[in-house]
Amino acid sequence: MHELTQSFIFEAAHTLNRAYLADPAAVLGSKRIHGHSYRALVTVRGIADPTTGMLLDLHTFRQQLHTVQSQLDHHLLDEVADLGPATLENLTQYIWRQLQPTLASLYRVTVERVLTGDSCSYYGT
Ligand SMILES: Nc1nc2c(c(=O)[nH]1)N=C([C@H](O)[C@H](O)COP(=O)(O)OP(=O)(O)OP(=O)(O)O)CN2
Ligand SMILES: [Zn+2]
Repeated sequence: MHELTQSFIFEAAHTLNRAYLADPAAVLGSKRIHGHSYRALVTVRGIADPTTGMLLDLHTFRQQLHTVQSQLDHHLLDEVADLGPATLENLTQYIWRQLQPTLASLYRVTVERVLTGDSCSYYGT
């Protein structure tokens, strides 16, 4: 069994309404429009074709990721349809929904906030 992963970067802004936290500044900060640098890692899983030696051609894989990247990069995520609050959790599920119809062997979507070290993974269920 192989896992093949490709990643892409996107820079985007959002707001987030958070339940009251111990730190009111964090609540206020998230309500204001602010940005993050994100990295998405998409993994497909399966058995490589013995003839081609490939699970999926990387060019094809990258083309499909580019489509999703263009829906998120330099966007105000609050305006992205079908996303909901732009949490890491929702971003992983959004990317999964965009890719699943054409990536039969989709296994995992991870979204990281590069600078803060936060990361979330989604496995489709
Ligand atoms: N489970 C989640 N919690 C939070 C998310 C998320 O995606 N999933 N996102 C946020 C906000 O996007 C926030 O901008 C990032 O949180 P954080 O790095 O904690 O920043 P704070 O505003 O809390 O201030 P720091 O001083 O940097 O901690 C919040 N929660
Ligand atoms: Zn944020």
